[in-house]
Amino acid sequence: MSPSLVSQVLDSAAPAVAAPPSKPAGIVALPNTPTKPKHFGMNTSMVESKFLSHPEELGIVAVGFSGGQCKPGVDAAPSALIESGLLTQLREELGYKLHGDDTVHLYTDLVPASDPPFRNMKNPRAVSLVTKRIAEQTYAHAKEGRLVLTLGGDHSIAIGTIGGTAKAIRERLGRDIAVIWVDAHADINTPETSGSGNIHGMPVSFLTGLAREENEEFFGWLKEDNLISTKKLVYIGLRDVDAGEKRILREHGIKAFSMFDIDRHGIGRVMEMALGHIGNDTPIHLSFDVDALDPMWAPSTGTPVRGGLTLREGDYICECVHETGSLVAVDLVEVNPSLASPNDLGAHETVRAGCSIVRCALGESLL
Ligand SMILES: NC(=[NH2+])NCCC[C@H](N)C(=O)O
Ligand SMILES: [Mn+2]
Ligand SMILES: [Mn+2]
Repeated sequence: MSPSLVSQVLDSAAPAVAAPPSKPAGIVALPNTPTKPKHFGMNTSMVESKFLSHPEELGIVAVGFSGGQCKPGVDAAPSALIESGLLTQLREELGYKLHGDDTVHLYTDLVPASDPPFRNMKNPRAVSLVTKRIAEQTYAHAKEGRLVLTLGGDHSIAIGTIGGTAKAIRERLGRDIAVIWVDAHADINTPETSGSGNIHGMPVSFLTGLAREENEEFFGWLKEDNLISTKKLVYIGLRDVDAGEKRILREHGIKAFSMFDIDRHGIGRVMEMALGHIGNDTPIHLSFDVDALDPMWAPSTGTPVRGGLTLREGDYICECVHETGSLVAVDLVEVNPSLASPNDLGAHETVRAGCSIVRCALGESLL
């Protein structure tokens, strides 16, 4: 990769939460970015944003972090997505002005030398520190009224992305966000119900307060302001849910559309029901795990599960969410370009699918 394309730097200057609004540290505005107004972009659907003060501005958080699970390579996803032209497309074809896109954060300065398991969680200190930093980054963008795009990274990073937007939207608009979690997995294990100890299977339990820990070092930095309600959480695409997770979903009456529901009703009806549950007056954070797609479309991911969404169904979910005008943040996670056998096209296809998902969420229209 050419360093001019993506400068991978240590994240030593992350934006402080209290940074002045005009120019938070570490946020890079591209010089002379041509700004086509988004609503008139040739390829962009014309949707008024309900909750963004700068809907044409996109805050990019590129997270090269893999500590929420055990397979290396998912940290290389942001660079792969950027190299394949994603950010250029967002700028030139969809007309966004990008902020903070010049840096893939590796957070290596935050990873402690020793990080033994705690309450069955693997790499607990690293994941806690990194997600805390990510929360500061998404918070800074969302506080400015920008749409936030986070390129992961494994799904543990959603503790930071959602924790940051939830807080910023509460402060800016006095509203709670809803979360649409598109995934083969529910990622709602508590440290105690998890069989793997991998934190990428637990982010939703921390974000909803179902898992709690006072200690600052182990997600104790998550405060009420960072949390979301189980009533405003909707899953789409589930097909590999652990027994303990099923119990949690049932006990809390969490809205979930599995592949069964998609087969029964079709994706069109499922999206009507999912968005109906959220209501049209609620800011939405979309967290998209690429393993929601069938491995036929996205094979290069750490925990693939057969029987998933077609690429069109995934794109359609994103198009519908964009169409609401309520979108405030998007995550794309779990792309792992290194999980492809040599000289097969898996990694390329997965990156391509990821780019498509992001473009659809950000308003690319077909006609
Ligand atoms: N973000 C993901 N891909 N999560 C997969 C989680 C798999 C399993 N439920 C676990 O807790 O370990
Ligand atoms: Mn998953
Ligand atoms: Mn996931």
